[in-house]
Amino acid sequence: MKFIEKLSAAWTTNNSLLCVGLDPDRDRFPAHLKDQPDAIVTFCKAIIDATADLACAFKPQIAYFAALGAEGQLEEICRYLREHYPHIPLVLDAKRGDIGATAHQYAREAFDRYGADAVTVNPYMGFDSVEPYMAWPDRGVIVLCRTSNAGGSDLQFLDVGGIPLYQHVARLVADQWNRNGQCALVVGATFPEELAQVRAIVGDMPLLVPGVGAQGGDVAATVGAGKTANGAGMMINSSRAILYAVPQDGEDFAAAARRVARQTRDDINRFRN
Ligand SMILES: O=C(O)c1cc(=O)[nH]c(=O)n1[C@@H]1O[C@H](COP(=O)(O)O)[C@@H](O)[C@H]1O
Repeated sequence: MKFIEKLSAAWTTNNSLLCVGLDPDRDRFPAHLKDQPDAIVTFCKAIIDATADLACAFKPQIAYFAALGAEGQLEEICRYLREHYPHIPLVLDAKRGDIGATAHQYAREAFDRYGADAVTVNPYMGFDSVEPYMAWPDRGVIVLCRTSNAGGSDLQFLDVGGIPLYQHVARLVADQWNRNGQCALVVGATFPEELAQVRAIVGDMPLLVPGVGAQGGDVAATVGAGKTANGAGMMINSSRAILYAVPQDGEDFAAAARRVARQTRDDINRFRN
């Protein structure tokens, strides 16, 4: 099944546009997990099991694993997702960008090693740096467009022939790069006006929208600006706000994550129709 079809099915099955980000930071783990050798796997599996019926996607961020030499644990988590939740898209957040030959190796890493359904990529080096990922036609290629951080404006707002660069990227991907219907774009929830501009340019193309939760993006504004005509079209990512939710009334960390994930999913759904 193609990435876009899998994502559409997950939107419907779980009635959710919420993408649960897996950014495991040992320093923020519960005390009883911190010293375990496989703490990252234990933590992420618990989060996955607690939120899988509330999510349209899971998005592990590779730096949180690679920084600790924990790629083996990322492999195990990806295998767990594929085996236990094969209907939920696995988005590897790697933001890769390099010349074609190297990009091909990054694509093998994302799609063959980790078995990801989609990967985030950086468009700065142009089409021949993105094209190698398209040799996997059933996988998604999610291109950075208008990122959620303030510094994204440094380059993404530069005027290129009367429009800002991020709009040029949106047009380029929609009109030229998306030959196989496998592309999506990253647009931050922290910039709803730009999100609306991108939606107007790209039609129903899926958008990965990080920035609600810890980064403070407004859910109502995000959904209003980014939804498609059928009230979907987005993977709205939240990572830290879910992963490190503060337990209430004797909850454990996974129950707290579930509570915040459900609240976020439901908040999003209030503005979809
Ligand atoms: O590609 C991404 O996922 C991404 C793009 C972007 O513009 N901003 C952004 O925050 N992200 C990622 O989305 C996640 C946001 O995490 P929280 O701020 O904790 O919800 C992190 O894994 C970021 O690396």
